[in-house]
Amino acid sequence: MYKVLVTDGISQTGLKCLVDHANFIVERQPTLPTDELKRIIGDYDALIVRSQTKVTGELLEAAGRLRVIARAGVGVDNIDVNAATKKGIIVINAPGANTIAATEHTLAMMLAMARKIPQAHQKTSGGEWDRNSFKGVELYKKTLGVVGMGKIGTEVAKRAKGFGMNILGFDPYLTEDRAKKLGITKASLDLIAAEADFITIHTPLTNDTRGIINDEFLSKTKKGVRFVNCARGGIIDEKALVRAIQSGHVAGAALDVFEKEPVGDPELLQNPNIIVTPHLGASTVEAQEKVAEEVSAEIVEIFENQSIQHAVNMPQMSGETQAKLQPYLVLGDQVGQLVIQLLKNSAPTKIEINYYGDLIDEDTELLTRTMLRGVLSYHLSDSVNLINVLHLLKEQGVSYNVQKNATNKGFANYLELSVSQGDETARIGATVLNGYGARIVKINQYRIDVKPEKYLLYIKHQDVPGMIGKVGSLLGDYQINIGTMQVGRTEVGGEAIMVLTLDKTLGTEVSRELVQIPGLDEAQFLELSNVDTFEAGRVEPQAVESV
Ligand SMILES: NC(=O)C1=CN([C@@H]2O[C@H](COP(=O)(O)OP(=O)(O)OC[C@H]3O[C@@H](n4cnc5c(N)ncnc54)[C@H](O)[C@@H]3O)[C@@H](O)[C@H]2O)C=CC1
Ligand SMILES: O=C(O)CCC(=O)C(=O)O
Repeated sequence: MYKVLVTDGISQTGLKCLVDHANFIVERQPTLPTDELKRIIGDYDALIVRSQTKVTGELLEAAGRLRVIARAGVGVDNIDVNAATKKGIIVINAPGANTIAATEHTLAMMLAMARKIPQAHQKTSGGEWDRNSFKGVELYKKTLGVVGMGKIGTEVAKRAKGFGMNILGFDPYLTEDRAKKLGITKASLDLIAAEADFITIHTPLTNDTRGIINDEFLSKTKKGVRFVNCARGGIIDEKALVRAIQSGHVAGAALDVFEKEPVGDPELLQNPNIIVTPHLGASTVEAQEKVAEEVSAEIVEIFENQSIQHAVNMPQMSGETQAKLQPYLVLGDQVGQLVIQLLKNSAPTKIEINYYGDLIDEDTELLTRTMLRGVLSYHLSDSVNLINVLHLLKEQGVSYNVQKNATNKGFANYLELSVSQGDETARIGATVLNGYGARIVKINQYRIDVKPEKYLLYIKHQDVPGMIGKVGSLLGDYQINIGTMQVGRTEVGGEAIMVLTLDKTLGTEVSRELVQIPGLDEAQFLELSNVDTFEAGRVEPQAVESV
């Protein structure tokens, strides 16, 4: 059973798939202070939060069995993602599930600010009938600068066009082509400052975006400009904004998010030209159900099927690419496990990965991590995963290098993994043969052709007659059945290798006896821990003609 802790008032309806699932126990708590959360977090496998709960590095120190942190929303700035990554904890979010809610809130805020609706409401509901103090401005024919043309920025731009606004969009990923299709102008920040009547922010809060709207930017804006921030506090420097409003240069601001939440700064809260909401951008029934549904479904997928869709601390790839890479992921993990055993289990100091053929056109980040995890898991077992593997390599002082090569080494696709410690290097080359599945095709300098199996025996010997028979009969004496046997050599009569797949494990006694055979220099039993787990992902023979 997996235990899931839910804090921050997540929609109960959206949690249905977890609550109804026989393998999950869901426990709800209100937003807890870090100390209290720290006391209980050790009991849980997954944690679901909105933006109030602060998932700090200190909290994660106490989270012994936590595997997933789910943000029921987009921004993960309340989660120490680095600390989670180091601990191998997957951080997922629900991108897109609250896009419409945040978009509509942005437009509501822009209109409310332009027509002074909150101020007018306050006075009217207080019994005054004041028709002179609240003359607003129209959006029609005004220029809107959208900083951050991602999901929300794009939806805001589309709707603002409906109001007859001219849109200037700024985003490093906005192409001329996409801007043209949206009917907007791709702009620089400076152009937005110079021309916009309204500016709305839709970037995440990052080191790059923190304080992007500061004194310097504000000094370049048009007199009378109005700001909307429904993204994150801190992107607009609040003190600079207040100064610009007090000086009369900026006409108003509509803020849903603040540098510190809950906000208490009277300069923001009591300014007649600033309207505020308490981080309500995603607070619609629909969005809250959807974010909770998405993260709940993904938690089930992660625990039940090891499938991750929206991790923010792992490479993302489409389902199609993942399906295409699946046989290589299986193989890569096996190659990683085998190569470290060939290095006689010494800890590596250097790892080289080379991709050839069709693989060079693929996004191989996940495959690289899979191989690296295979290598490190030999010594670090379950504490290494695809999330923390790069961090652990760095921590262990292991350098790694990945290269994509234009040649194809005689195979449609080919990968090679070398691990070294000092002068010792172990190398495995492998491929996935269309219609035949995965094959180890190179061990160190020797060419072979071995289908990876759970139990393997690697033998180094002199290339002399009778060697295969002697090995076979010794294994037979111990009732060890041989599945396949492959030999490889670089010259006749020189050094050679033999790789056997076995039906069961090999005792130390057999290994000892094997090396007593004259001309047999080394016998090493190799084991793949995950062949059964990964069996389903194998490419099985389809048709000989398709090779
Ligand atoms: N107020 C609320 O309740 C909500 C707030 N948000 C906030 O809105 C933000 C945007 O959400 P989405 O549109 O869903 O994310 P998104 O990831 O689709 O879009 C973010 C865009 O910002 C751009 N960007 C990053 N750095 C930039 C920079 N320095 N200058 C210009 N553009 C930059 C990115 O290229 C990307 O296109 C989230 O990060 C979150 O912080 C999201 C949902 C609800
Ligand atoms: O959970 C919430 O209400 C906040 C939503 C938000 O800010 C986000 O998704 O980034």
